[in-house]
Amino acid sequence: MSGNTLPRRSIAPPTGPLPSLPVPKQRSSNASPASLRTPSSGLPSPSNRAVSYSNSPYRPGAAKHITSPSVPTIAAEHAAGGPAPGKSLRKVVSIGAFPQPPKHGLRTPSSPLASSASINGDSVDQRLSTGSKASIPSRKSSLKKPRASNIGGGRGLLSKSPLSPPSFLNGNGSAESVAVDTSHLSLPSPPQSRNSSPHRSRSTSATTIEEGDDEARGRKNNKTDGESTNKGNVVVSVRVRPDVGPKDGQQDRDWDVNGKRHMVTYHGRDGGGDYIYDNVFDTQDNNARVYDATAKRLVRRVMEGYHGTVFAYGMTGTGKTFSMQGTATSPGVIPLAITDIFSYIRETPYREFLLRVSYLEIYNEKINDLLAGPVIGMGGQPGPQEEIKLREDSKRGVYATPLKEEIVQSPTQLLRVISRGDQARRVAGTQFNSRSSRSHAVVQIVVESRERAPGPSLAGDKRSAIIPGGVRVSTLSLIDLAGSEKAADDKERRTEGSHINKSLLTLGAVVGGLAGNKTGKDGKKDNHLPYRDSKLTRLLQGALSGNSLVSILCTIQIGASGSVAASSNHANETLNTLKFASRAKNNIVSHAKKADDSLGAGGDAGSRALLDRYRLEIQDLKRQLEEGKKKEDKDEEEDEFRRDREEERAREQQDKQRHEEQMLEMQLARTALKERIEHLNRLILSSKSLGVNNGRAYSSMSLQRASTFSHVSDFRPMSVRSSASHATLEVPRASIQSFPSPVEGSEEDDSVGENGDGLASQGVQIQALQADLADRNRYIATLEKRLLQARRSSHSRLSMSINSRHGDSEDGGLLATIAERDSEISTLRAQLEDKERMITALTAARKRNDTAHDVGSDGSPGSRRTSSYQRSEGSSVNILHAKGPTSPTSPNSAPFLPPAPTNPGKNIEEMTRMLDEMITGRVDRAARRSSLMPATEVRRP
Ligand SMILES: Nc1ncnc2c1ncn2[C@@H]1O[C@H](COP(=O)(O)OP(=O)(O)OP(=O)(O)O)[C@@H](O)[C@H]1O
Repeated sequence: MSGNTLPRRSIAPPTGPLPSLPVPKQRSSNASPASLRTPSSGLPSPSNRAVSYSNSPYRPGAAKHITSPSVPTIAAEHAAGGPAPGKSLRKVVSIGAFPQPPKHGLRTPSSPLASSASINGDSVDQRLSTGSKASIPSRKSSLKKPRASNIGGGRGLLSKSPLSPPSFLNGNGSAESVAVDTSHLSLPSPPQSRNSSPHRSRSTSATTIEEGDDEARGRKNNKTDGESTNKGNVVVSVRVRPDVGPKDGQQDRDWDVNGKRHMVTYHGRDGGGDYIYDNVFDTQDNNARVYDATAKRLVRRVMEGYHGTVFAYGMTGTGKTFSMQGTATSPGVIPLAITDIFSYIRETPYREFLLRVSYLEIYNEKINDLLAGPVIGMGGQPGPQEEIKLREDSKRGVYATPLKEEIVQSPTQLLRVISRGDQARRVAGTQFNSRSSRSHAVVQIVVESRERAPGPSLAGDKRSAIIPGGVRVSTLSLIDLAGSEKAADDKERRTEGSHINKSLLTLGAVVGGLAGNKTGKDGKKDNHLPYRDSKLTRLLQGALSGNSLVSILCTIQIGASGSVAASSNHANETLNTLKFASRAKNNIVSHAKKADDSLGAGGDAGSRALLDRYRLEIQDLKRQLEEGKKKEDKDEEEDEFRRDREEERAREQQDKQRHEEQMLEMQLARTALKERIEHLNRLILSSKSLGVNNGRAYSSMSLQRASTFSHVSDFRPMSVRSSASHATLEVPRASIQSFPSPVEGSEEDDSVGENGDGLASQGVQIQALQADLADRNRYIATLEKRLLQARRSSHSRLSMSINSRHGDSEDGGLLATIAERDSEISTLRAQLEDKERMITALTAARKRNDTAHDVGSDGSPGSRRTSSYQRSEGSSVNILHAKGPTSPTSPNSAPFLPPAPTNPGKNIEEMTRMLDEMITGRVDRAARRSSLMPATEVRRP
């Protein structure tokens, strides 16, 4: 019935608390709890397998995924707190059966048991059991006299010494007691404490095994030392499930189970005989005892660096899952192994550990990742999981990939992860088991460890105290196989059953073939074992071929009622299981070696230990950090250098600009001064000329004055001259521009030439005035230019100073420069004024000179001058008429002359003043314009 399949993949993890122990499959047992035979034996009722989530704080996703780089490793120090005083529980653990690890500094022997095999295990066991034997209650023994068995394995064992089967669990090897402190475990103790096992000789928990039975189990008498050694690495146990139905007398008569002698005897016709194993657990043995005898030491060895595999094999419904997972009240191999793993970590403070766990199932020959969670496909629908394949490499052996691995740091976390996988595992109700496992389930715990430095580093950082040594990697595989079963009615169950049976057959074939593999016909090993015929055997290849310690727990049910065993051929099925167990015990030869501490340098990234990968990653990150820091420093240095250079360049630029401005200013100042000097030179020459002319004939003086008329002061001779001819005195009053142009005055030039009296013609005077004006204009333009430059430079410097870092000092410098320029301008103005005063003084001197001449002379020169003036005025009269007001004089008496001045000296002064004012006013205006007008609006006059 397909509806019975319970792929729990889609079930969301419970949000409530999880039980303290892993959850077994919930099964509605077909047996009534009331029908349990020995309620006081500690065996849980089937109903006890119901999962209780009530007390476990389950938080989905609490476990970290392997890809997380920052997962701290597990170490004893990491356990929260220490053991509370007085609360620690001492457990006596005998680990002598497994190969002993070498002490520090010693090499691992080639065979883990080679050294321990030489130790008299019996004496050790006796010593250990001295105290406990007394407390061992006598077990009900159903041992009958052994008889020859027709089963290969069983016969072989029986033919030798049935009382001394070898076992790595309690055989040779030094025993060792360790104190296990569980008080600070985050995993709560199972409600049914292993200490409380009522029927076995355990001094504390079920950790002290049946030392009294060791003699009977030794197999060394049968085998050579070497074989014995290797055989000790393989433990095969048989567990008998209690009947749930009424007692079947016939069955009871056919089978005898002697746990003490590790023997199952079948009295039937086919296959009858004694079957002896390393352990035989009768119906009264609980899970704790089963774990202690089958897996405890193996788990410890795994923690020490060996690979270990524990698997349960048997018919459907015989108790494989019950043994592996257990119940909340009776935890099975998996939760007890987890407890011991963390106990070991706490006991080993000198090493640090990292645990990662994966959980897969092989369902219908397909591998599913039980931890991957539901895959969301198109449209939010659950999609198919990525196909998981089996690969093999020399380092890791056969492994499934891609498989999610979760790093776990506490027992609770690990149990939660496994519980999550259990939820996803396929179970279904079958004819024989209401919650039958339809797949083989494999829990794999990878243990990585490496040695710590003796103490914390100086910095107090424990992590930095890690010796950069090798990492030891070992794997513990805990496998709950699906049970072999007969053809079911339902098609889906049939399909599942056929895959299960096929894989189990292959397993049987491989295990059977191992015998031939040991000793080939030609002395060579036959390597053609059908490992690849099923995913299960392929996955178990490493363990079966001897690379790991192996513990096989075969479950049987001999009581017929109420179960599959009730079927007619249940005896055959049970015998098949026993035969498989015997073959496994005889054929599997383990030469497991303790993993070396690999330095992790070799191999690809995937095959490296995670601790190594983390270490490399940390180193890489550290290197990157340092490189980044160096680069940052370098960049900073370069930036600083670039900034410095830019600042320097900017400073240079500023200096250059300032220098250019200064040069320009100096050039301007030079030009202005040069022009001024030229101008003054001209003035001086005029004065000199005036002086020279003073010594000459009076008639030529005017000419000389006129010829040197280049300045407004030179206009005075004309004024003097005009004093005789008043008509001409009004000429300059109109405007300086109203002087006739040289062209217009050409007549005057001619008249001067004609007169030949040495006086400057008006045209020459006008030219001289114009030249003087041009000089002044140039000078003004120069001043304006200078002012403009000063303003520009101050403006640019001001803007630069805003952007500059040293703005304050630059501002001060700029202001100082402006003030300097202003004072320079003031100085120039003062100089100009000086010069003006000089000119005025010269003009005044000349005026006095002229006046003196005018007063001291007779009328001839004056009349001559007047007539001449009148003549010359003939041409200028028109001009005056054209530009000035018409004179009201009579036409007879000098009709072109202006009215005679009442005070000719006053006229001269006025004219001089007017000219001075005009020039000064122009200079001032120009100065004002240049200071007020925007630079772009300054126009040259
Ligand atoms: N030793 C035992 N004591 C008490 N009950 C047991 C014991 N072994 C098995 N049972 C019960 O028998 C039933 C079947 O057991 P379980 O599911 O473990 O069998 P199985 O071998 O795993 O079967 P399958 O192969 O079909 O998964 C369960 O209800 C379980 O509780």
